[in-house]
Amino acid sequence: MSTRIAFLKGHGTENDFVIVPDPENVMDLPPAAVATLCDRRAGIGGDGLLHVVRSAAHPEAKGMAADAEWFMDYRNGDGSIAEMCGNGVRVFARYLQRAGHVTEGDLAIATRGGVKTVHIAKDGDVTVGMGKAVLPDGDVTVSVGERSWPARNVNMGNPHAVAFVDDLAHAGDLYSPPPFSPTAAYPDGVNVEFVVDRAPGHVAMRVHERGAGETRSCGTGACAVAVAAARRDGADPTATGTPATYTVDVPGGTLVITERPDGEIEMTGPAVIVAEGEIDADWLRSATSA
Ligand SMILES: N[C@@H](CCC[C@H](N)C(=O)O)C(=O)O
Repeated sequence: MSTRIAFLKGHGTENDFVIVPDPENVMDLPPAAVATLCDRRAGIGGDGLLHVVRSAAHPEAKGMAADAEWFMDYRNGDGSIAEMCGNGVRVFARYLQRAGHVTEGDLAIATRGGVKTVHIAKDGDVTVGMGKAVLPDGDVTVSVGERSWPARNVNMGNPHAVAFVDDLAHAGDLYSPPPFSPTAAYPDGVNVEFVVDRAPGHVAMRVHERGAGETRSCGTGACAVAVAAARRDGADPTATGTPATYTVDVPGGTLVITERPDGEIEMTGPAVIVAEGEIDADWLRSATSA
């Protein structure tokens, strides 16, 4: 009888994740294993993987263990590592609640982007304090086919290029990463958001995620979009003392983003666990070594 590995599947506005609880960090999860698990035909399927580890048991998170018991070891669907995942951290919190590790209310979760404060509300929505956006200087251009757009460079712990477009269809099929220039702006690649206005304080976006392709939502992307939209609209909460709130429609639902006068950004939306089961360790080993 081969060993079984417990997993769950969850999503936040249809940004979906394979969740692998491994509190003591004993699992070997090389990039090929992550890519196999996230494969939608040969594996379980997901935009990314949430490796659930106690901070004290992970070399990258030991230093945060006093502030946050749990570390979100986030991986993109292609097996690459990313600094932060906004929807992922909300789904991670939902998993901790379901597993009985935490209850409703506030908790802290360690990520590669630092410790994030999460609030699990009675109504089911999960809010995460995403930290402050960094807006590096310099013009960026993204293109799809013959069209190109100026884009705002926004760093939410991970890199984003936000382009305001006339029509979300102009982003095309997004089967491959949209080219950007200058390439030096994003030495490690970038997540690209295409945005249209819906109403004052209300936008809609599509996203091509680094390491995953087009996804139906991206939390850090939605925050980057809200900040870029606010600056475009002449709103800077840190200068005016007035918070800026944007409703951001994504193909998989809606996220609400508020930038506070201290620059801190909060994101609220649903986070759902849809299934749980067991992975055959022999299958994973052979699929990964094939
Ligand atoms: N879907 C995520 C972002 C995941 C990481 C991203 N693909 C990257 O490589 O930076 C989110 O909800 O923020």
